[in-house]
Amino acid sequence: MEKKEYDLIVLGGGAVGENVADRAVQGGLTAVVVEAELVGGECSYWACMPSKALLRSAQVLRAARHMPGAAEAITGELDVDAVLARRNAFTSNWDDAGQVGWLEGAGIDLVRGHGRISGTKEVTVTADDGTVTVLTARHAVAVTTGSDAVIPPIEGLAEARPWTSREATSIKSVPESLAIIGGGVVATEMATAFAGFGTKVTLIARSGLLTEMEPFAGEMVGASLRELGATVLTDTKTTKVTRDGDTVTVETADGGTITAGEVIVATGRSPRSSDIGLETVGLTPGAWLATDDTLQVPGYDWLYAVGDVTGRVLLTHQGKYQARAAGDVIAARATGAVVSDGPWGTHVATADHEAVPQVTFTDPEVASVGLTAAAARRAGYEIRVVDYELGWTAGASVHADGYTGKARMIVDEKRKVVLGVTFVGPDVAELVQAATMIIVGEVPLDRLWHAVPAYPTISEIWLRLLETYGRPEPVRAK
Ligand SMILES: Cc1cc2nc3c(=O)[nH]c(=O)nc-3n(C[C@H](O)[C@H](O)[C@H](O)COP(=O)(O)OP(=O)(O)OC[C@H]3O[C@@H](n4cnc5c(N)ncnc54)[C@H](O)[C@@H]3O)c2cc1C
Ligand SMILES: NC(=O)c1ccc[n+]([C@@H]2O[C@H](COP(=O)([O-])OP(=O)(O)OC[C@H]3O[C@@H](n4cnc5c(N)ncnc54)[C@H](O)[C@@H]3O)[C@@H](O)[C@H]2O)c1
Repeated sequence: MEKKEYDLIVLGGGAVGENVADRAVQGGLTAVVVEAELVGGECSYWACMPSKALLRSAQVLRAARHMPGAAEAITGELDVDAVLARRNAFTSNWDDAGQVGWLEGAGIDLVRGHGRISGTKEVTVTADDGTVTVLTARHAVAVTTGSDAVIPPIEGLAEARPWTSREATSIKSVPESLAIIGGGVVATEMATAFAGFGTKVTLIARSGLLTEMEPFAGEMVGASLRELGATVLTDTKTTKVTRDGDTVTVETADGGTITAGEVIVATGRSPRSSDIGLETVGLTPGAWLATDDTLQVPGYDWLYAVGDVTGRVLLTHQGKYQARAAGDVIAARATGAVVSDGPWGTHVATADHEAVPQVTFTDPEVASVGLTAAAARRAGYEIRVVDYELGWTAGASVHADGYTGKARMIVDEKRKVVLGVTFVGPDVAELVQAATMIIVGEVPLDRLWHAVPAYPTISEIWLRLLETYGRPEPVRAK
């Protein structure tokens, strides 16, 4: 058994863990990352990157098919093997040598194996070959173990060997038919990707699609999935799943039966915290690890949790944002530097609460940030909802013939600032950062009139939203 001591132990080497360690090292600490699988985690190998690579080629082809001049030049069909080869390049063929090299370059040590907290400031790592390493932290342990796909207790589902997002994003060939249980981000993105490959897709959602977003997002994505040839069943409860050889049968509460080659279960995530030794320090295994806004676990001045495992926001960019705050505050507290933990300070993840951007890479894309109308009302804001058709901007009409899209802006009527924005339409992903800046910066609406969008870009939507809201009358000086 080997023993080692570091200022910081990071348990889990996904995107979030890497960033916690990096910031702490930049702040003058020593750090080690413990990783059981691949350095880089879910996002690099089984989530964000491979899923976007699977989606992109068919999206480009569809856009070209709708563009006179380009459409005439298309002479063939989607080359699925080429798409899979490009996906393989994005995942480095599931080899983490590049990310290991990055850790080395950043001055971060790596211990491979399954880590478990074994007491205050202590993590015991068991490698695949049984080698045990006991790590002691001088200052902090950060838990960044991520999340797993949930397999809900639907009769027969677990036995039917369903695909989760892991199998779906790492496919080696494309199934002829596919059932997808779920109506959230993974379900709609995977339905779009596989429909693009020509797979016969049936999506089974127990309520609507993308129900956490503005209602028109799920409606537009559902309509477009149907146009892509998918069957979209909403308000449909899955009651039983059976596998017979190469066929999976999904039964629904309304008496329906769907048969397919494979079934994807995309019904949310659970924290990877059931086997990380939480019980040794009085915490509950299997639960989300609650934190304060500096990502510290309340009651434990040495323990931090960051990224998916906290359940705060299950997105890579937001986890990395938390990681920057956590790594910096661990270093600041360890070295006695000034700690800035008030709202929007250096060492807090304030944006997690009401300023989270997200892009769902369906076709149309859904790009949103901040609060929806429903969430703003729930939070007690007095709001005004401003809607505008994206297709009515000159930029959109040049971008694609028949461009269809919607934008919604939620205004806080008391402060006259923007609380939330949702765009649904082709290629709206890049619009969301401007909205994020406006929300985080709390830019007053009357000042926004001076942020002139270039003509003819889709960003002219900002001017149209402001015009729809109305320009405030100048107040006469007394
Ligand atoms: C299909 C899909 C697509 C997605 N697409 C996007 C997207 O486009 N954009 C976006 O922002 N987010 C996306 N997400 C969400 C994103 O993948 C997660 O938010 C992100 O990966 C979380 O990062 P993390 O570092 O917290 O966890 P992870 O990436 O899961 O990393 C945790 C690491 O800890 C390791 N680990 C766990 N337990 C132990 C242990 N006991 N000992 C040692 N190591 C351990 C794991 O092996 C893993 O490497 C997607 C998710 C899915 C499922
Ligand atoms: N582009 C992106 O940013 C992106 C892409 C994929 C995933 N993600 C992240 O990954 C996380 C996981 O995505 P997800 O789609 O699995 O979760 P989700 O929370 O977005 O959606 C879960 C879906 O499953 C349904 N569901 C839950 N329990 C069910 C049950 N017992 N039976 C039937 N349906 C059930 C819900 O109604 C919902 O439609 C999300 O939080 C998301 O933020 C992000």
